[in-house]
Amino acid sequence: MRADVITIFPEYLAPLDLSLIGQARRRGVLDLRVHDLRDFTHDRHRTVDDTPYGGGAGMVMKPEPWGEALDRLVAGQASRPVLIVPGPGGMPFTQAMARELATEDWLVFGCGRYEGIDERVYEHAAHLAEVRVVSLGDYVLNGGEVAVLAMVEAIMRLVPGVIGNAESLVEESHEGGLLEYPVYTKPASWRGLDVPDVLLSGDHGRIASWRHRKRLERTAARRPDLLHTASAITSADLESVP
Ligand SMILES: COc1cccc(COC(=O)c2cn[nH]c2)c1
Repeated sequence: MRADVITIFPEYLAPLDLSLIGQARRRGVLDLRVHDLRDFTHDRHRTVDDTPYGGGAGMVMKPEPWGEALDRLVAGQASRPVLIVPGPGGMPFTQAMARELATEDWLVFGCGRYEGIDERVYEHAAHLAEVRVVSLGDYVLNGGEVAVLAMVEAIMRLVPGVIGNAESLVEESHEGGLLEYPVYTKPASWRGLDVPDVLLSGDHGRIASWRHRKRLERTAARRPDLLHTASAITSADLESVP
């Protein structure tokens, strides 16, 4: 998997040198490159933004640096990447999207700042890449870098060979559309709180159905919106939760 990140704050992406992602980069499983958008400016102040046409507060990212960055990275290449631009107005980023993006050969992440990127950049980029504006949630960050860190982690941990223990990816939140069940480890009793007996029973059938039940209850309590689309439940399950 190759991934490029275009940003005016390359140092914001330094955490991608750490832990499993960092190891995967050093092992060559992940070819992740960070680019400073200001390297694609030519004025003394390395300007990347300007005032918005039509007035209004704040600044807009100029199209020229983005155009040059995308031309340098993508134009003339044999393959065509998916360009992902995190933004409050994007499509929701979900585990399903992470799984789908983990199968792509090449991702380019564009980190917006200020009030956004000149719209013509998205239009131009559509000739070079599949463009997706993606939202992490209904809130506003100062820029896309934090969102890219989250998306890179969510995607790259699903890329074969990046994370050691593949089966740990199977049972987790949002697999099958349900939230994860509660987990416990030693000691069996802690400050008067005991691990549920079923988990100490060794009866794997009972444990599996207890865990499924807990996922249902937790999803019904915290994310009822997921219940009707979850693939992991039956109509009997739906009847059984409040
Ligand atoms: C594309 O232009 C901009 C402008 C400003 C901030 C950002 C960063 O993204 C978010 O704020 C966000 C992402 N998901 N939820 C919120 C991008």
